[in-house]
Amino acid sequence: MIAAAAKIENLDRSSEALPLLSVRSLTRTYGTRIGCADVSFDIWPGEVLAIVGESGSGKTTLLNCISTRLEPTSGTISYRMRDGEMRDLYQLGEAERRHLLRTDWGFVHQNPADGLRMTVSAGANVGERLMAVGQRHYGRLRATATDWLGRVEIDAGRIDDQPRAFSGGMRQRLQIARNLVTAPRLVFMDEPTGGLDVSVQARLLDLLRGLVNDLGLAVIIVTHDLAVARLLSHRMLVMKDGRVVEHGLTDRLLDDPQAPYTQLLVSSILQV
Ligand SMILES: Nc1ncnc2c1ncn2[C@@H]1O[C@H](COP(=O)(O)OP(=O)(O)OP(=O)(O)O)[C@@H](O)[C@H]1O
Repeated sequence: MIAAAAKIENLDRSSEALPLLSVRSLTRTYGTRIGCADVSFDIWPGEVLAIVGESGSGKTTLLNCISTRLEPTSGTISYRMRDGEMRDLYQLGEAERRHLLRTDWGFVHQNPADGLRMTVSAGANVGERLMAVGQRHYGRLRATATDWLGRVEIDAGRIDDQPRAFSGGMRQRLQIARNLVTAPRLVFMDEPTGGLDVSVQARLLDLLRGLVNDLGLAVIIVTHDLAVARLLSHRMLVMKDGRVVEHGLTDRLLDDPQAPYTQLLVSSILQV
């Protein structure tokens, strides 16, 4: 097990260090139903934040609001752009927002088919993101795609195969390569190991942990699996009925949960 305190050592949380993303009083309702309510947190460069909670607790709603896929009902989300300026995400123009989504951010979906183009080759799936940041040279695109396939443990001989010919685990690894090839600063992950066999999950988690550390990525990962949160994240937000019931360093929170709901969640995994 990796201790969160050790993982967070390299993070610059000094007073001069500024957050990459700040969420304040974020609320999203669906009619009279609460999706998420009054959520506030910051995330720093290179930090992994896990959002955990049972089904219906508001994890997906929160992730979709932060990644500008779903408009909040109220509250603000600010992001530090590459020029250092903190901008309100919902005040960005459409072109700026699309540029962020295609270059500075990644989004790893639970179902790889939602994040891949299933009928173009694996190499093109990776190369396409590079073309979005202006790379055009075919030889270089192919060389980078080959390198990235290797990094996610896909045989270079499969570069011309379409992802529909890949296993679930390979598809997920390809989706990760497609997202990371542009060196994003922030990656959203929605249950990235959900729906995979346990042994495939373990291998993918190991790979993800290595890439996140090597690249110094900031990650916001939604999971209902506390073992995934323990392995990958520095900090955790625990949600229930759309609200944050506990927020803190992962190891502290899992070893000494304070909120009754977190105590219940932790004790339920200890019993299996
Ligand atoms: N499109 C929608 N219309 C109405 N209510 C919605 C909609 N999407 C989500 N909700 C409600 O918002 C609340 C939070 O749902 P959300 O999907 O964010 O939870 P979750 O923690 O991601 O659940 P799961 O782990 O099952 O995906 C739930 O009560 C849900 O019924």
